[in-house]
Amino acid sequence: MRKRIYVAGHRGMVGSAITRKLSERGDCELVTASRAEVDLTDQASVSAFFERNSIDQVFLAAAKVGGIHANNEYPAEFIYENLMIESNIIHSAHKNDVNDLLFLGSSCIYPKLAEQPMREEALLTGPLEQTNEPYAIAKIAGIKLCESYNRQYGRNYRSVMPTNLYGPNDNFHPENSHVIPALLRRFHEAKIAKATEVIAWGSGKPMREFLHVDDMAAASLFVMNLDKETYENHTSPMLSHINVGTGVDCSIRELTETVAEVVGFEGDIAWDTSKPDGAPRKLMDVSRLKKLGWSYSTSLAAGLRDAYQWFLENQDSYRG
Ligand SMILES: NC(=O)C1=CN([C@@H]2O[C@H](COP(=O)(O)OP(=O)(O)OC[C@H]3O[C@@H](n4cnc5c(N)ncnc54)[C@H](OP(=O)(O)O)[C@@H]3O)[C@@H](O)[C@H]2O)C=CC1
Ligand SMILES: C[C@H]1O[C@H](OP(=O)(O)OP(=O)(O)OC[C@H]2O[C@@H](n3cnc4c(=O)[nH]c(N)nc43)[C@H](O)[C@@H]2O)[C@@H](O)[C@@H](O)C1=O
Repeated sequence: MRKRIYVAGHRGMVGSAITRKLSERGDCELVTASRAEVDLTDQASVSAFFERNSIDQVFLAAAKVGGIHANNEYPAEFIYENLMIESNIIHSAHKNDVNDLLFLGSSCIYPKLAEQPMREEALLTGPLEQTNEPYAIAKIAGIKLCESYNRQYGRNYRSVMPTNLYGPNDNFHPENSHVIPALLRRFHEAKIAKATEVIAWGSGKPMREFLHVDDMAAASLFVMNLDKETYENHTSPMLSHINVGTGVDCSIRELTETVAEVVGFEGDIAWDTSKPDGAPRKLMDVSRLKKLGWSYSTSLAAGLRDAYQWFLENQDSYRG
C-alpha cells in the first residue's frame, strides 16, 4: 500500500520543495489542501479534514512566516496563528491515529546570546531575541507538543529546526520577507532602474547561516525516514529536536555584497541603521544530523544563483 502523506503548507517555499521531493520518489500518495479549503487555524476544519482523509504521515510545513520586520510588527499574528496551526494539526493527527509527523521549527528557538554554534541542548537556557520572541515561543510549544504526544501516547512525532532558508517559491515582499529574497528583488529592481545606490537594513554586522530549501526538503525526508531506534538513540524524550543547517555562516554585509554580485548590481550599498539587527549570531551546531548521516550539498553562491534564476523566471507570479 502506498503511504498517504499530507504536506501542510504545500504552496509555501519549504512545503513545495518537500512536495517536489516526494513526487520524485513516486512511492506515496500526496494529500494537500489549499488555505481556501482548510484554514489551519480553524480547529473544526482541521479536525474534519483529518477525519475525511486517511493519512499515514504528516510534514508540518505550514506556518505564519516572515522576516525580522514582519515578526516585529505583527507579534500577535505570529504567536496566535502558529500556536493554532501546530496545535490543530498535531492534535488531529493523534486523534486520527497518524503515527508519523515531522514538525518544522526554527533556529530562533535558541536564546539570543546562546553559545555558538548553537547545540540542541541550548533550548530554554536563556532569554530569546525580542524581535521574534512570540514566534519563537510558538515554535518551542510545537516541539513540546510533539514530545508530549510521544511521551504520553507513544507517537513518533519528530522536530527539525531549520536555519534561515531561501530558494524557489520564497516570499519576495519588500518589507515582510527575509533578507535574501528582499535583497535579490531590491538589487534587481535597482539594476533595471539604473539606480546608483541600494539600501540594506541594520548595521550589516549580524552573522547568519543560510540553507537552500532543496537541502531543507532533503533533510526533512531524511529525518522522517530514520527508523525509530536510530532517531531515539540520537535524541532524548524531552530534547528530541534536530538542527538543520550548513554549520557555516557569514555577515549580512558579506551576504549583501554577494547578492549584488549575483544580480549584477554595480552601484553603492548604504545601511539604514534605524532598522533592527536582530540576533547578533545564529550559527547551528549540526553535529547531531551529521552523525545521523546527512549534510547539505548546495553552497551559498550556487544557491543564490539558483534563487535569482527562479526569481527571473517567475516575475509574473512570485509572492510579495
Ligand atoms: N523561510 C525560512 O527562512 C524559515 C522557515 N522555517 C519554517 O519552515 C516552515 C515553512 O516555512 P516557509 O515555507 O518558508 O513559509 P511560507 O510562508 O513560504 O509557507 C507557509 C505555508 O503555510 C501556509 N499557511 C499559513 N497559514 C495558513 C493557514 N491559516 N491555513 C492554511 N495554510 C496556511 C501558507 O499558505 P498560503 O500559500 O495560502 O499562504 C504557505 O503555504 C515554517 O514552519 C517556518 O516557520 C524555519 C526557519 C527558517
Ligand atoms: C528565519 C528567521 O528570520 C527572522 O530573523 P532574522 O534572521 O533576523 O531574519 P531576516 O532575514 O529578516 O534578517 C536577517 C538580517 O538581515 C538584515 N537585513 C538587511 N537588509 C534586509 C532586508 O532588506 N530585509 C530583511 N528582512 N532583513 C535585512 C536584518 O536587519 C537582519 O540583521 C525571524 O523572523 C526569525 O523568526 C526567523 O526564524
